[in-house]
Amino acid sequence: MTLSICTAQLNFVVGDLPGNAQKIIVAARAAHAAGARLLLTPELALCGYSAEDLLLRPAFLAACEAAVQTVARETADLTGLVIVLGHPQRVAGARLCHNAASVLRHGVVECSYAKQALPNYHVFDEQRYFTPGQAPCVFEVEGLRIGLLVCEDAWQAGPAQQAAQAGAQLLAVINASPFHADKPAQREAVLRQRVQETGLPVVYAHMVGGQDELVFDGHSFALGADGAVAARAPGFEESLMSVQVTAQAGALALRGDVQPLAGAPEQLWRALVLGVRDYVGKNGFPGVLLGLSGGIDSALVLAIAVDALGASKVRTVMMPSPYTADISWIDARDMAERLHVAYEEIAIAPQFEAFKAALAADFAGRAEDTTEENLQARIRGTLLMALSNKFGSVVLTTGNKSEMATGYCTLYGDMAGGFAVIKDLVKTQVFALANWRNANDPFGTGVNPIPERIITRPPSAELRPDQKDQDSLPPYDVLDAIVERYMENDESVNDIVAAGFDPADVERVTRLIQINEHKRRQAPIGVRLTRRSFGKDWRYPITNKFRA
Ligand SMILES: Nc1ncnc2c1ncn2[C@@H]1O[C@H](COP(=O)(O)OP(=O)(O)OC[C@H]2O[C@@H]([n+]3cccc(C(=O)O)c3)[C@H](O)[C@@H]2O)[C@@H](O)[C@H]1O
Ligand SMILES: Nc1ncnc2c1ncn2[C@@H]1O[C@H](COP(=O)(O)OP(=O)(O)OP(=O)(O)O)[C@@H](O)[C@H]1O
Ligand SMILES: NC(=O)CC[C@H](N)C(=O)O
Repeated sequence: MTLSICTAQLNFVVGDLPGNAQKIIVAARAAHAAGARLLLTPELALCGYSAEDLLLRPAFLAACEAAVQTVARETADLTGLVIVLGHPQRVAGARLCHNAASVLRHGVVECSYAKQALPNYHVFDEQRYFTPGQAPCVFEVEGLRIGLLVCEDAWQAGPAQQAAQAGAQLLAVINASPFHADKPAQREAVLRQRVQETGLPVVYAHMVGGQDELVFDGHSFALGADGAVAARAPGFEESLMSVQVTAQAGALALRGDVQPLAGAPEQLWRALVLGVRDYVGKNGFPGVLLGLSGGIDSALVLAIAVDALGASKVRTVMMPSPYTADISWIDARDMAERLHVAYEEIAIAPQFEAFKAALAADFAGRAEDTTEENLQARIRGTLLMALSNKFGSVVLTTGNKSEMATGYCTLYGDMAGGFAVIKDLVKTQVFALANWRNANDPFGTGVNPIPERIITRPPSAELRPDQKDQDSLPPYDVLDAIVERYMENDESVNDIVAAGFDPADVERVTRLIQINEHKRRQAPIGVRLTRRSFGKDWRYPITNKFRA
């Protein structure tokens, strides 16, 4: 006996029930034509992940149920094909629904499994939306007994063992497992534990695509009963992965194409590109625009944007002030030429002088300080937002995680915009990725998009004469290490000092992180790349007297 299983690694749009249903129907037809007998869609494929508070709206749940019937009806003619469909399912008499996986055969819902383990940590809020199931679900395809699990179920031992005890011979897991660095390898390691505990092979179906701050990276896979990878789909793109399951001498053998996992920088790059492409595309923007300063942050964001959208959808604006160095102009122009993007210059000195004149009486007798620096950043923000309003393109902001952590950014200035592309990359990673991208060309837009001097010159906000970031902040390698320890690993000030950092640096950086929560609440969202980003997985009070 050989059974062909297909995983529908597809890019769904949250809330687009007709579009998602159609995608699943098209995939089912393709899988059937290729001989598959089981099609696994990802977790909540029908409504997208995560639909958040849409899941609390009765009209949304009713529309999801109607879409389940559409998929069933439109695939009823695919004789011999069983479809596992991820969708929210209303529960009679309850306020919350199930996170369900339904088995569709011959146009009807044969049975449904309700996810038992509802994650409520990091970016997940599933206990706000779902009521858990209690029972396993095992169904047969061509004589093979398949046990269903939904994502977090497989991160614990219980549900897989329950399915095994209910007679499953193979575990089918449907997932929405957001990307962060090293997550693809981590998933395979977690699922390998389930294989070792139960002795059952696994087919893991995952989604792909960007949804607000989350990126789903694909990389669907299958593990044999020995725990070895038997099939792996590519990352960051749609793919119908096929797994052949053969019964041999009482055991099941799994076979398929095994795509390699890319290295860490390439995964980050592809996540950033997919995050930008889907945010822009799914929200219907004609393109993007950004302020190009001749510095490293805007350079990296520009390179990501061009890989994501193509040069024709990217517009750059250099807005020099009296403090802008000549090399900033030269490098900004050079980069725009290398990438063939629209480039223009709008000087901000006249507006700066006009603002200062308007405030002159109020400010009489006071020295210039960050007030005047922020005015320049706000003039740039105003110009970019005016261009956005007139032409419809969304403004990409360029702040990195080190800056978002320490508040080294101006409210309504360089923070003004719609999508903060690199907000989860610390500055040292910004440099590392810039070097990586100069040496690699994953999307065929050319190597060396970033002029070398942009990478090698000391970072400066250029908001006053001879300003350097390191005048106000500790060196970036120190700053980033403290940010990662405090923010991503929950280490205390004492822990970090005990690890060998200068107490004054630790005190300063952690204090900046604490007092700048108000800025982060007003910042645009951006792609999540780490185990903890300044987004859904960082929920701190603004008004807060606790310090440690
Ligand atoms: N708890 C709270 N809740 C609500 N609002 C609060 C607040 N605390 C302060 N504020 C408000 O925030 C204001 C201060 O914030 P803001 O106006 O942004 O200004 P501020 O943080 O004082 O200055 C901006 C800093 O970012 C640096 N910067 C700017 C631009 C680009 C770059 C770069 O290199 O990328 C660096 C600049 O050198 C300066 O150190 C206060 O005047 C107050 O109105
Ligand atoms: N002269 C400029 N022309 C256009 N945009 C600018 C200019 N200066 C700053 N910006 C915008 O404001 C953002 C913050 O700039 P700033 O130079 O203050 O800090 P940065 O974090 O070092 O960024 P970068 O490395 O891109 O310069 C820039 O990334 C850019 O988008
Ligand atoms: N949707 C889920 O249940 C995801 C939870 C899981 N631990 C993951 O990130 O892969």
